[in-house]
Amino acid sequence: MGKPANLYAFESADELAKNLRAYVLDAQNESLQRHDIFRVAVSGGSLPKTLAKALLPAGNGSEKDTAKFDKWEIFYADERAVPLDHEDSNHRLVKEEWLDQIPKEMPQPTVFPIDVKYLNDTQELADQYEQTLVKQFASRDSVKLPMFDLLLLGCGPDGHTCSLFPGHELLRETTGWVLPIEDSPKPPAKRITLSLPVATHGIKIGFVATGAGKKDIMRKIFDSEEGHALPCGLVNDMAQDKVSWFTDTPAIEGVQFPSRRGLL
Ligand SMILES: O=C(O)[C@H](O)[C@@H](O)[C@H](O)[C@H](O)COP(=O)(O)O
Repeated sequence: MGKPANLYAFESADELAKNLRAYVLDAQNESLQRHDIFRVAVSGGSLPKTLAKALLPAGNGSEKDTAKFDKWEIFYADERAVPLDHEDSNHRLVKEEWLDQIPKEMPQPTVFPIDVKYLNDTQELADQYEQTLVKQFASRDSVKLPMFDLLLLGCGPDGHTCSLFPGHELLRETTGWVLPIEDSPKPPAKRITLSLPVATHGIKIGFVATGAGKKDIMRKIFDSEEGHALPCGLVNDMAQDKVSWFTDTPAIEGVQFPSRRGLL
């Protein structure tokens, strides 16, 4: 057995944002050294707003503390099968809450939204997004699984992450990279999602889960047997200490699993 996931808890949204910034920019700097590019997968929910709070401030001007967005390639960990300007679109959310606020004079990231030509065929929508990954991560023949430099994920109150829901057959997928789902228990029903093997293959995986509304599911994920079968628990078990959870005090109330305060 390797080392377990890291669980960090912060007293305030400001503290969380400061630490998340350090974590993301460290991942960025390591990736740029490794291959001069930073490939990130992001989810929807409250995450884009938190990323804006963490990454939009100019920082202290040092090389280490600078977001080099022109080197970023941003993909979606999951996306709803809706137009890009639809209220349910994760791309719209990420753009409006975060990316559109990067000052125009700053270098901009490259973003890979879904191809809306295929909205009526969820399988094709997933296949096309997989092809986007194939192109960006070299050919499928030479790469068994795409390795994101960082995945930034949320955790639903039922323990879902990406659009991988508890007990869903998609959790058994072993080879596909991007999967269609047409019966998401949380609307909208039609979506695409990274598979569990891709979600757990990243170099680093960061979850953000805040607020008292998360405490029951956090206890289940970290302190119960059944938590290991939940999608978030599976990511923890499969990716172990590559996983770091950024939470606040209300979200981990009553959690026994050892958590640490502060990261810097
Ligand atoms: O598509 C979805 O179902 C949501 O985007 C979802 O996956 C979200 O990331 C989590 O429910 C966490 O939500 P919060 O970030 O709001 O806690």
